[in-house]
Amino acid sequence: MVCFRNVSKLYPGGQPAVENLTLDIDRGAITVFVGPSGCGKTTSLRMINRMVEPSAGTVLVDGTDVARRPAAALRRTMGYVMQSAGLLPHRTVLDNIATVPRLNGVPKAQARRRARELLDVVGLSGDLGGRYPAQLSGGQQQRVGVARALAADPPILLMDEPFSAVDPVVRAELQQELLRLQQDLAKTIVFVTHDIDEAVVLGDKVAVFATGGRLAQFAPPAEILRAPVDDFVAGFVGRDRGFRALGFDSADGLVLEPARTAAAGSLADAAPGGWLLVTDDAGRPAGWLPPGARGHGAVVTGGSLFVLGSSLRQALDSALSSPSGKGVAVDAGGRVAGLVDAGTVLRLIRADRHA
Ligand SMILES: Nc1ncnc2c1ncn2[C@@H]1O[C@H](COP(=O)(O)OP(=O)(O)OP(=O)(O)O)[C@@H](O)[C@H]1O
Repeated sequence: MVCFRNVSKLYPGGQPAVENLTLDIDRGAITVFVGPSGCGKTTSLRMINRMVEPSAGTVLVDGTDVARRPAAALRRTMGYVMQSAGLLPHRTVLDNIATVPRLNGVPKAQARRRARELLDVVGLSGDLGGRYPAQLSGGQQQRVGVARALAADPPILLMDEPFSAVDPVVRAELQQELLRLQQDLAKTIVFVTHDIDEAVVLGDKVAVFATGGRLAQFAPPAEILRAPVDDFVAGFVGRDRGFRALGFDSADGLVLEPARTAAAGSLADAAPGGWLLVTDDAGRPAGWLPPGARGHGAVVTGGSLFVLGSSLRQALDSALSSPSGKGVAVDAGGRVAGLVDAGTVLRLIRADRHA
């Protein structure tokens, strides 16, 4: 879909911003460009829509050299989302979203109707449509930015650090929202970030750029975590990469232990013994009663939950973070499904490695 062929970029009087980049971006997938500041990620992204022209080499979209297509027409086939959302301050949210369809000749009423639908798609209430960008939070502005980029239904979305100006909680929400959207839309997305964790969460494939505009590694995120090609990538990926790589391992083979549970209302009568898992009326975990303790006041909470069907990372984390030493597995409805032992997880990892 998008191919870089021996592409270099040298800005006047500078070091190479991008050096001999050859890369194929898969259709319908999220490709993340990641790397330290100044390594040529934005320059590479902008060569796709001709905001920057290469000094050498070719960028192809669907087999056609982008240099042979008029820049304005090319850009209308690609949504573009940037860090500051880039909304027009004197236009309402709806009119911001409708901008490109209007440029493409879509009648006003129709463009606004579509803009209203898109607000819903990106998880915003329709009431916000009449507001101006300054009347929105940073996270809401970014969602409007995504809606605007989707408005003309372009096959390609270019996203340049779109979530880096918002706080970590909103950022994680926006990431999950993008993944959810992508399941329905299957756009070809090129996403720039300097955050390796964001790259690993979002990318079907991750391109790690090194200083000097050199592509150091291009691979699925699990491979980047497990097998960084050199010291630069290993250093950039950072600590805990072995643990983080477990996020890509299925926990389906994990055998759960049965949980000894007691409903929160019956704690006064609970039989003493080992740790007792306390549940609410719906069977959801509510905390642990330590051995020998009695009554509600003694319940300790904490510990992450392992949702069935998720990864070995979540399974191991639930065990390691649990007050009792046993992680709590829950079904999709949040009800207790069993307990997870760290040793069991490690044995499964070992067995998988030797399989
Ligand atoms: N318009 C320009 N004129 C001259 N040099 C530029 C221009 N734009 C970028 N550069 C230089 O090219 C190099 C790559 O910049 P680029 O913005 O592509 O990097 P980046 O990886 O996206 O960085 P960041 O994460 O900081 O945004 C940098 O050294 C930068 O200073």
